[in-house]
Amino acid sequence: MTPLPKNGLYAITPNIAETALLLEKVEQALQGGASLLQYRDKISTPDETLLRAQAIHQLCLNYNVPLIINDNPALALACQAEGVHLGQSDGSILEARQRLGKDALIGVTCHHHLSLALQAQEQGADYVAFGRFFNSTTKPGTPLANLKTLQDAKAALSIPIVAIGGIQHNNAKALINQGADFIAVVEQIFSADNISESCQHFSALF
Ligand SMILES: Cc1ncc(COP(=O)(O)OP(=O)(O)O)c(N)n1
Ligand SMILES: Cc1nc(C(=O)O)sc1CCOP(=O)(O)O
Ligand SMILES: [Mg+2]
Repeated sequence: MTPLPKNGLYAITPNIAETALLLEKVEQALQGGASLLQYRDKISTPDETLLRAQAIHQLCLNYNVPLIINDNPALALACQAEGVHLGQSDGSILEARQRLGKDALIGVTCHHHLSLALQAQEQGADYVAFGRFFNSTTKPGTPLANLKTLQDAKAALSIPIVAIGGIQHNNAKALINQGADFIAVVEQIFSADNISESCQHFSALF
């Protein structure tokens, strides 16, 4: 099991129909220094998703980067990923922990609610995610978080904090300064002409 790094860039995959292209882009993100990778895929069939998750996990192993599977503890188990990310409607931490074991990394979406984060920490989450901080084309319309959310979270929590939603090179530093241990990014990484370079810019902020 690859352990959770202390901080850094958390790259999250976009919906990409072609598997070879997805894998190519993931490898470029890993080459660029992403320190955590989430496989998030809202378009593929279960069979495709398993094959993709296995291939992405092999790439992550090559770069010593933990793989987190979005939404689906069963898939995380099947591809031997390091962990799973759970939204508020994606099942309980307890159930995921029972399925994946004590060493698995479990992350939880908390929107802008410190109370949800405290509860997640109490229930054994390994990180909590707050967002969205800015407009996001990947997932528009989710509740807005702000810098105060991060400040309050930093003071109250002992587990790592992830910031997500519309994060770009020019707005990420403020989130890190206010307490984000990881910045989670889809669009500005995976739509970049040069994915590795985009990741390097983010990673240099830590
Ligand atoms: C790191 C991180 N933070 C938040 C989310 C969003 O999770 P969720 O609310 O379950 O929404 P979907 O991603 O499933 O659409 C995330 N995936 N990763
Ligand atoms: C998957 C996801 N969850 C969010 C939340 O607010 O919980 S925002 C988001 C999308 C992040 O992608 P981008 O970097 O392209 O904005
Ligand atoms: Mg989800």
